[in-house]
Amino acid sequence: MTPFSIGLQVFMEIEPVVTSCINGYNVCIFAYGQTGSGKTYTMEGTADNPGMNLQSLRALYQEMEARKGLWSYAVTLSMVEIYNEVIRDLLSRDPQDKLDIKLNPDGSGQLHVPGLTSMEVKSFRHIKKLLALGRRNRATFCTNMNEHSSRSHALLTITITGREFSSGAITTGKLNLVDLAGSERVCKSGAEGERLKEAQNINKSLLALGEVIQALRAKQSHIPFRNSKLTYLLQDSLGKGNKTVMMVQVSPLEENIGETVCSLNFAQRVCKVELGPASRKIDTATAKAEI
Ligand SMILES: Nc1ncnc2c1ncn2[C@@H]1O[C@H](COP(=O)(O)OP(=O)(O)OP(=O)(O)O)[C@@H](O)[C@H]1O
Repeated sequence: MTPFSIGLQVFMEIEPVVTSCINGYNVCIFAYGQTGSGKTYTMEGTADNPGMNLQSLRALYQEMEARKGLWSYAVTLSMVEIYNEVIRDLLSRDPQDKLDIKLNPDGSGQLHVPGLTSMEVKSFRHIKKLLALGRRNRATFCTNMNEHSSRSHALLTITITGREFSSGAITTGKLNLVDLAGSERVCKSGAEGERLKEAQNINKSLLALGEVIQALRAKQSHIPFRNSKLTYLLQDSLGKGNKTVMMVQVSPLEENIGETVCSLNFAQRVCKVELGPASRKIDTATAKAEI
């Protein structure tokens, strides 16, 4: 079996969830695991073995193409990284700019990130260029900040707005593809100074993610999304009514058995979360008004 077919096989498991965002669902796919276990490899892949990001985008474009005569679609894409609890725009001319999360002033109750670059994407080829720009910006920043790129969370967000020609109905779906920073045991890695601060921030945000999962699992009325930038940013895709898939990467090395058990325990807790029926974001009011 070629590596490509392994990647494709993994993708086929999640493809129906991914493509459902065309129908107006919010979807979140995230890679979780200890440092060096293969999260970036899974999400980004390589030129010969494309990861979940590219496979997802290819599947989305194929599906939209198949519906060409019935629906029209607008696709926008944004890319951010969260490093030491600071959000950075990877598609900006100046990726060093810090961004924040605010309530949308349109009164919808939705969150938004003022100043975040959101690129309208015309084709799959255009997407490949944008992903390359995002990777480049991440790499540049990584060099400036002493090679920390794998110590940040990377979020690729695709928003798809569809309009059905016959009814005028409008759907809005969002796909978040998340490459989490790796968890690490500070005592084992011996991190100090800046590395220690990074590790503490990563562990803090992964802990916040765990707390959100725990609250969702227990069906608590208050879900602590605001405890970290990561969970706050993913609020509209992680909670009730959305579709979430976690992919866990584990190390094959015996010396990492402790971390592997931790990751698998976390996965077991995530498996028990019931988000309830997914809710479709479809606006038929426009359609009725036009009839
Ligand atoms: N399935 C795989 N096949 C071949 N190589 C792999 C595989 N998974 C990971 N690797 C290689 O292992 C190394 C570490 O992988 P990767 O950078 O994806 O880990 P990570 O979990 O993202 O780490 P970090 O948390 O530090 O960002 C890379 O060189 C990657 O190419």
